[in-house]
Amino acid sequence: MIKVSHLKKSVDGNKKQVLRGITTQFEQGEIIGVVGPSGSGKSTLLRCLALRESWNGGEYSWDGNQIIKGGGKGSQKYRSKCAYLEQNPSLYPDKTALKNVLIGQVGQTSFLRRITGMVRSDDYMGAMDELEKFGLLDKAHVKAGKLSGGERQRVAICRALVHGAGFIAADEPVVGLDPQSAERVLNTLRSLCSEQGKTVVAALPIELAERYCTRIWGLYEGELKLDVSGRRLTAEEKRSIDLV
Ligand SMILES: Nc1ncnc2c1ncn2[C@@H]1O[C@H](COP(=O)(O)OP(=O)(O)OP(=O)(O)O)[C@@H](O)[C@H]1O
Repeated sequence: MIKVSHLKKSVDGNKKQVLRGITTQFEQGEIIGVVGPSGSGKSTLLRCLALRESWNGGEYSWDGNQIIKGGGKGSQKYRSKCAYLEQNPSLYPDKTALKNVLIGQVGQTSFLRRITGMVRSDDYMGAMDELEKFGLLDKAHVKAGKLSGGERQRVAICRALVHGAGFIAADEPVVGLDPQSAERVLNTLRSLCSEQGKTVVAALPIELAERYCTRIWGLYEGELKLDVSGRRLTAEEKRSIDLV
């Protein structure tokens, strides 16, 4: 179980409080959609949960192991278990899909590995297996700069998994994708949760959160106002977070 208590995050030299004491808990295997108006703190929440930003206050624990106490960013050991997927995944455009998967993501894999590109042969096999599972085997040797948006997003997911991510925070992962590619990416994320026990928290438009997620969090002005499982939001709930 992942527990978040009183997560606080300020920016701009502590002048602006973006997250105002978020408390929640969730289980392995859940896929949670985060919805809320622009500026409500969705991206900041995802970056904090993925240990990509330092917390100004609060506690974070995974299966009873304390990762953050009173603020901070957690250790590299836990950072490597979290992946942060951006709208436009930052892949190396001149390196192949395979190489991108092997080298890993900034924040998740070591600096040395990224600059040297050092890999073991079992890493290579693991990466090829993972690319195959995502229907990307024929793209393994194509440069990332030549892939479509949906393929790039799936390479980024693959990269996260190869480097041991159990928890994936995805920030609007299907923005700009055509409906089929978006569906493929979201089905991929959903099956990672239901079949492999991974945990996903994704900022999504409300209709996609309702369709693909098992649970929805509604954020409003840095507070978790809604937490709904297994159903759509009512019109009243949508109004309460300014999403009508
Ligand atoms: N580094 C920063 N410096 C100053 N303000 C910031 C910083 N990061 C976030 N903010 C502000 O914090 C608020 C929340 O930002 P965040 O990007 O988390 O919101 P969001 O809900 O993801 O918005 P959107 O849906 O538009 O992407 C916004 O008002 C934003 O301008």
